[in-house]
Amino acid sequence: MGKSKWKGRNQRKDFKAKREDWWDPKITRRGKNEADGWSKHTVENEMFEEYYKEQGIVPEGQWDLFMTTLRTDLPITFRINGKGKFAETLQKRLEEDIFSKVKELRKDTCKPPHKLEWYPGGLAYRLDMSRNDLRKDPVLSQIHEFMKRENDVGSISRQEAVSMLPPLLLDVQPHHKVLDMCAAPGSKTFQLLEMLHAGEPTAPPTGFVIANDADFQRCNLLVHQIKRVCSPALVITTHDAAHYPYPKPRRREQQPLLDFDRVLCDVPCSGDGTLRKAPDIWSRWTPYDGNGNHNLQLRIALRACKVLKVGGRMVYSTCSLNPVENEAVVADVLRRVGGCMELLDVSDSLPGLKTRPGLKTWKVRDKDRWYSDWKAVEAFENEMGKGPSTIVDPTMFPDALSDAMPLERCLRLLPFDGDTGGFFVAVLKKVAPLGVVDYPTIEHRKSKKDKRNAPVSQHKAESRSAKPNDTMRADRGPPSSKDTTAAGVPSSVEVRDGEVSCTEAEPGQPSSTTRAEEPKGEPADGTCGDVKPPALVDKEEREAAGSQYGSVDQAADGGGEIGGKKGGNVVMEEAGAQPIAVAEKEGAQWVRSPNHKQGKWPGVDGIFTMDDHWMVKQVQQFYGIDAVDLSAHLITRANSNDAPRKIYFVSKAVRDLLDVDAENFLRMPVLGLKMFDRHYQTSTGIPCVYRLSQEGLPVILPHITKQVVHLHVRDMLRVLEERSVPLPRDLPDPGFPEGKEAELNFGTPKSPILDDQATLEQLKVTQHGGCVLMLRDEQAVALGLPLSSEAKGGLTANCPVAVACWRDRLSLNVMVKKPECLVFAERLREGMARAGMPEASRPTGGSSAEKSGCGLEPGTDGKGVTCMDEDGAEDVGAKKREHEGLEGTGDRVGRAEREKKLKSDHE
Ligand SMILES: C[S@@+](CC[C@H](N)C(=O)[O-])C[C@H]1O[C@@H](n2cnc3c(N)ncnc32)[C@H](O)[C@@H]1O
Repeated sequence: MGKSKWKGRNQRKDFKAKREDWWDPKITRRGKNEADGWSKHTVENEMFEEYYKEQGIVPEGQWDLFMTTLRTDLPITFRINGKGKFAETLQKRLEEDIFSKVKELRKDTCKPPHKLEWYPGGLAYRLDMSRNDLRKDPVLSQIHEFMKRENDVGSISRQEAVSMLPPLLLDVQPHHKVLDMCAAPGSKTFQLLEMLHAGEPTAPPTGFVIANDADFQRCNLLVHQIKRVCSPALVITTHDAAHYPYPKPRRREQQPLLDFDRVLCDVPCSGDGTLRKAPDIWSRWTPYDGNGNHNLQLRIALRACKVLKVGGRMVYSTCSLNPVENEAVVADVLRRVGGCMELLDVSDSLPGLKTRPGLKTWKVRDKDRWYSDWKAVEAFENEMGKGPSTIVDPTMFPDALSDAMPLERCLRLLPFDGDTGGFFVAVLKKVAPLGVVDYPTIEHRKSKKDKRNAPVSQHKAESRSAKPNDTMRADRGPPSSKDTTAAGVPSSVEVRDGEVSCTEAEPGQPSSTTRAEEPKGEPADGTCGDVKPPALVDKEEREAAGSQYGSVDQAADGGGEIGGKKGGNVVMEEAGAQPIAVAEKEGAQWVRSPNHKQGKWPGVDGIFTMDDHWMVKQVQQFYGIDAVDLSAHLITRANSNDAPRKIYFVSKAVRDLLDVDAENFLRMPVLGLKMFDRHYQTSTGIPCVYRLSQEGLPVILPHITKQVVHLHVRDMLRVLEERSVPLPRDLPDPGFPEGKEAELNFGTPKSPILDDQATLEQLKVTQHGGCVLMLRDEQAVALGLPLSSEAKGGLTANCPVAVACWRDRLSLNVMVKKPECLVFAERLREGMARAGMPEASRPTGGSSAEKSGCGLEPGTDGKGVTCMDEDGAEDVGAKKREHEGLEGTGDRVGRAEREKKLKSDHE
C-alpha cells in the first residue's frame, strides 16, 4: 500500500512538471490504448540525456538519431519456431499468401515486411508497423490474425529482435545441460528449448533446460509461455540465482554433482533499453537506477561462473544501456575469477547484425555528482565527511585491470542501428575451474572498509542495523538476494589475505562472507519493469503460488507420508476401498523416489517416480506403447494411497537429474509434461482409467500403437467443433464392462454425426477409455500439415493434428479446451481452403446411419454419453447441446448448411 501511495505522488508531480508539454507531439508519445487519448507518456528525461551523453554510449553526431529512435514505436518482430519441413511450409504460406498481399495492396502506405538478415535460416521477420495499424487495416489484420493464432500453438514466437540474441550466442546443442538463471516470462527459455530439440526427430535430446526464476508468481508466466514447446526435458526451479544450489560431491576430487554446459544470465536490470516498448520508463528513470542493480547482477554472474562446467559457455545480458549494469559487471567478474573465464569475441557469429563494441571507460553517477573512479568517492568522503547518497561500490568502476581486459568484445546494440531496442550481451567461456584466485584490486575494498569505519558510515550502519530486517539477519536461515557485504562484495566470494575464493553458499545457509559483525550494505536488488525483487515476495505469496503447482494432486489425492518411512525406496501397499477400478487390482505398489521427501520446500509437492508400478504397465498395454519403457519416465507429485490424478513424463536426462538431486537441493515446482490424467468415471471394470493428456501428445504420439482413430478431415472438423459426438448404438465397445449396458438409458434415437464407415471400422477395435483422434495421413499431406511420422516430439506446432479423447459407450468426447479445438479447426479450414477442398462435403464411404439405425441418447445419466471438459468434469454446456440435437451447437447456420450439403452429397 505504501508503495502505491508514493507512486501516485510521483505521477502527480510528473504531470504538473510536464503539463505544458503534454500534447506536444515532439516530446510525448501515445501509449498502448491510443483511442482514449489518456495514455500519453512523456518521452523526455533530461537526466537520461545528461547521463548517457556523459557516458559516451553513442558516437558523436548520432545523438539526435538515437533520441529520435527511442521516441518511436518498436517494430513488430517474430520468428518461426523450429526448422525442417513444417517451418518451411509455414514460411512459404506466410510469404506467398500474406506478405505478398501486403506488398501489393499497401505498397504506398507501409513498408513491406522483411527478414532479419542475421537470424539463422532467415526465419525471423520485422514488420515496420504499429500494433494499431495491424489491427485496424483489413489487409494487415490478416497478419495480425496469423500471428495471434500461430503464436498460440507455438509455431511462431513474437519476440523482440534483440532478445533473440542471447540464446543464439549461447549455442545450445541437444546434449547440453542448460541453466536459464532468470527465466521469467520465458521468451528466451522457449528459444533454448527449441534449440535443445533441434536434433533428429528420432533422437530426443539427451540434455535438459532448467528455467529458474526467484519470483514464484512470475514462474506462472514461464509455465504459460513454454507450454507451447511440449518438452519433457524442462524443469522449472525457483531459487535466488545468486545462491543457485551447487551440490558438492562427497569427496573433493570427485566431479561436481550438478554443473552446466550452458548458463544464461539474463539478469534483472533497469530496462532502459526497452524505452521504445515501455515508454512509462521515461518518467521514472533516474541515473542511479543501475547502481542499485549492479551488486545483484554481479552476484548472479559470479554464481553462473561457478555452476558452469569447464569448457562451458555463459551469456550475460541485459536490456539496459547502462555501463554500470553491463561492462562494470563483466569487468568485475573477470577480475575476480582471474584467468578462469575468457571473454569471447562473437561479433562475427551472426553476419548482418550491427553491434557496437563494449565500453572501456565509464563513470558512476550519484544523486548529485559524477565519480570517475573509486578514489574520487573516497576523496569526496574525506572532504565532506559523508559518503555518496546512493549506492556506489568500488566494483562499479573501470580501473587499470579492466583497461587491459578485452571489454570491447562485449556487444552493445543501439536502437538506431537495426531499429531495435537497446541491449547488451557478453559471451564468456570457462577455461579453468574456479578456485582461489588473485584479486589485485583488493585495495578498492580496503578503502571501502576504511570508509565503513569512518564516523559517518558508522552512523549509517547503525541506523541500518536498527531496521528489523537487519537485526534478524544473523539468525535468518535462507539467504535472500539482499545478502551482501557493505563493500559490495558478492556473498559468494570470500576474501582472505588479498586472495578471493569463490565459494558457493549452500541453499538454506547464509553465504560465507555474510558475517554477523559486518554492517550490511544497502539492498541492491534489481527489478525489471514491475518485477518484484525476490526478497519482497513474502511467505504467503510464495505459498499461494506454490499451491498452483502440483498441489492440486495433493488436494485431490490426500497427503501424508507413505508408509510412514523416510528416505530409501519406500514401498507401500494399496489399501482401502477405491472409488474407481484401481481398487480391483491387487498388489498395487508405489515406489517412491529416494529422498524426495514431501516438505523440504514448503508449497511445492514432492516428486515420486513410478518404477515398476502396475499402473504404468496398464497404460503401456492399453495404448500399445512398446518402444518406450514408461516406468523410467513417469513421475507423479501426489503422495497418496489413491491413483494419482496426474502423471507426468520426464526425459531420461531429467530423470537422471532427479537421481543426482537425491538430497532435494532443487526446488522444482514444475517438471516434465503432463502425460496421463485419471478420468472421472463412476463405473468400475473399464480396462484403463487413464486418458492421454493433450499436453503430452506430441511426445507420446509416435509410440502409441493402439487406441488411435484416423478421421477424415471433415469429421475431424466436426469433432473439434462439437467436442462430444454420438456413435451408432450398435457399434461394439470392446472395453465396456459386461452387464452394465442394461443400466443405460438410450433415449430417443437421433442421427449420429460420426458415421464414416472407415472410422467406424476403427472404432470397433477401440476400447472404452482414452483414445486419440488423428487426421488421416493422406489428408494431412493434401492440407500441408505435419504427418504423424514427421512429429518432432517437441514443438506443438510440428505435431500432427491430433486430439486426446475419451471413448464412451455411445460417444466420443474431446478432452481439450474449446479455444484449443478452435485453433485446430482453423488450421484445418485454412489447409482445406489452400487445397481447394470444399468444407461441407462428406467423405466417401457412405453413412452407416441409415444402415445401422444408430442413435444418440439425450438425457442419459452420464454413463452412455458423458460430456466432459478436459479435466474430466462434466461439461453441462455440451450435454445441453446434445439435448438440442445437431442444430443445437454454436454455429447454427454453418451447421445447417453443412448438413444440407451432406444430404445432397449422399444423394
Ligand atoms: C530481465 S527478466 C528475465 C527475462 C527472461 N530471461 C526472458 O527472456 O523472458 C529478469 C528476471 O529475473 C528475475 N529475478 C530477479 N531477481 C532474481 C534473482 N535474485 N534470482 C533469480 N531471478 C531473479 C525476475 O523475477 C525477472 O523475471
